[in-house]
Amino acid sequence: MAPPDEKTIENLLKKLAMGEELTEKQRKDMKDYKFWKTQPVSKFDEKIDKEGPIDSLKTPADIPDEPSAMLKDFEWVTIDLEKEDEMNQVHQLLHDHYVEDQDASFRFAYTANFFKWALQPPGWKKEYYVGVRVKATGKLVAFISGIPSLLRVRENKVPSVEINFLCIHKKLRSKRLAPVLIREITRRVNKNDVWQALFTSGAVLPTPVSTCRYTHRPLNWEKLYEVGFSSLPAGVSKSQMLAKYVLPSATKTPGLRKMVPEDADQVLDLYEKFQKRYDLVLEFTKEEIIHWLYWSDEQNSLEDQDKVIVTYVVEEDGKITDFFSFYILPFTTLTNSETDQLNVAYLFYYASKVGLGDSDDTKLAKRLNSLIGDALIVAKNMKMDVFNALTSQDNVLFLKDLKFGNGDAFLNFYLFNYKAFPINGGMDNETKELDLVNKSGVGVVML
Ligand SMILES: CCCCCCCCCCCCCC(=O)SCCNC(=O)CCNC(=O)[C@H](O)C(C)(C)COP(=O)(O)OP(=O)(O)OC[C@H]1O[C@@H](n2cnc3c(N)ncnc32)[C@H](O)[C@@H]1OP(=O)(O)O
Repeated sequence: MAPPDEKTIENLLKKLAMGEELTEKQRKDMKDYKFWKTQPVSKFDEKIDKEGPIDSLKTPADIPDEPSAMLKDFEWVTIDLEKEDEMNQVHQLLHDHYVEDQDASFRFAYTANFFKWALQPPGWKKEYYVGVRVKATGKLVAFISGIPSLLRVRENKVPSVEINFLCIHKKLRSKRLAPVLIREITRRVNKNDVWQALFTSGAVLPTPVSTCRYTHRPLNWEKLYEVGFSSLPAGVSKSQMLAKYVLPSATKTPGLRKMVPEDADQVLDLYEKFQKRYDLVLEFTKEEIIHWLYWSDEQNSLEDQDKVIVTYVVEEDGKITDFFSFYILPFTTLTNSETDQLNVAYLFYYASKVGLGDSDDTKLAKRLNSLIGDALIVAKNMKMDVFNALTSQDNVLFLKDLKFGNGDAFLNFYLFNYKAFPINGGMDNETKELDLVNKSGVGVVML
């Protein structure tokens, strides 16, 4: 069986990453952003004198009680994710329409479990799962979601929502439905007296507060090569490539073990201290830390490939000194008649006491190299094929040494109704290479 065209897969991966190559062409003139120019977001090249809300004059009483009119033949719906059939409808919509390759042969292998984890953290609100249905058939054709979060932008705490999973059925594209969905979720959030939001997108909109680059670390190079994700550089043999990416079978950090819920207080304390290194951060409660890093006993007892979130801590004399985590979101490739699953791990949060206080980056770089090196080994032993990471957090300190290769995709971070000075994304905005000097101020990891 011939491997699929490599270009197709490269393009697919960009879409899977929800990132796009950042070119000047993608950036329209401000006047051509017919929707976004009406929204409280910073203009491109706007001189920012002070960080803070853009529009702060409203109260929930100023906000309409009802949604705006929906297109004829369609209706608004609030999705009840507690109901299995409604969860399945969201699952189906995203499965079929979130990634747009022509023949639909490559897809994120989202699971209901992944959505439960991603969309139902402590404090989730039913009204933040907004859908559009065809009146006659009840078919779900559009979705957008929000989860409440407490954001910190530099020294300011900002009650916010994280917006994600905006998706419109392919047949309803380019009909200006996205702005209608965005306005509706804004209305619902505003009704709860929340006025700011964080979101990411590959699309270039006014105006990214930061842009990070995707990087990929092959774990199972042979499989990536077989499905066409990785190519063989000229003059290099397969065995040389295999040797390049070989990993030890056992982790090396003494005291490394799986996180258990009882670790939550110490992990939260370490997370909070470590995230002080960054400017764009999510503040978590203990319940949220358990949700995001451990989630539930059930998911921890699933087969490795069915797990959603994996967290390891390092314990020394009863004290947790470090932790790392990654989430798992596989995708399926339908090549001719065969179905392949690529198991993809995404670096999530980590922290080390080495990074606290006035420790210099040399020590931290060394520690993160062995810690995230162990994360690669854990992931490989769980049969992950590739490990993805952005240039956010302190990742530039270890990406090169651990053989992550630069991807072609970029991810833009946006704040809604909040002006902020730019935040480093761990890459040089001109050359797009890793920025080891300024590193990244982005602590938050968006799914
Ligand atoms: C206080 C609370 C606030 C809460 C809200 C905060 C804001 C949240 C914002 C949402 C965060 C989402 C985070 C994620 O989930 S990012 C993931 C987005 N989803 C996908 O990429 C899945 C596949 N694509 C689709 O389903 C559609 O192509 C989407 C739905 C993306 C656009 O549908 P369609 O292609 O049929 O377009 P249209 O004719 O309806 O509308 C065209 C207008 O929409 C603007 N557009 C296009 N893509 C995006 C995008 N990703 N974010 C924001 N705006 C976007 C575009 O510039 C244009 O406006 P303007 O250029 O004329 O101005």
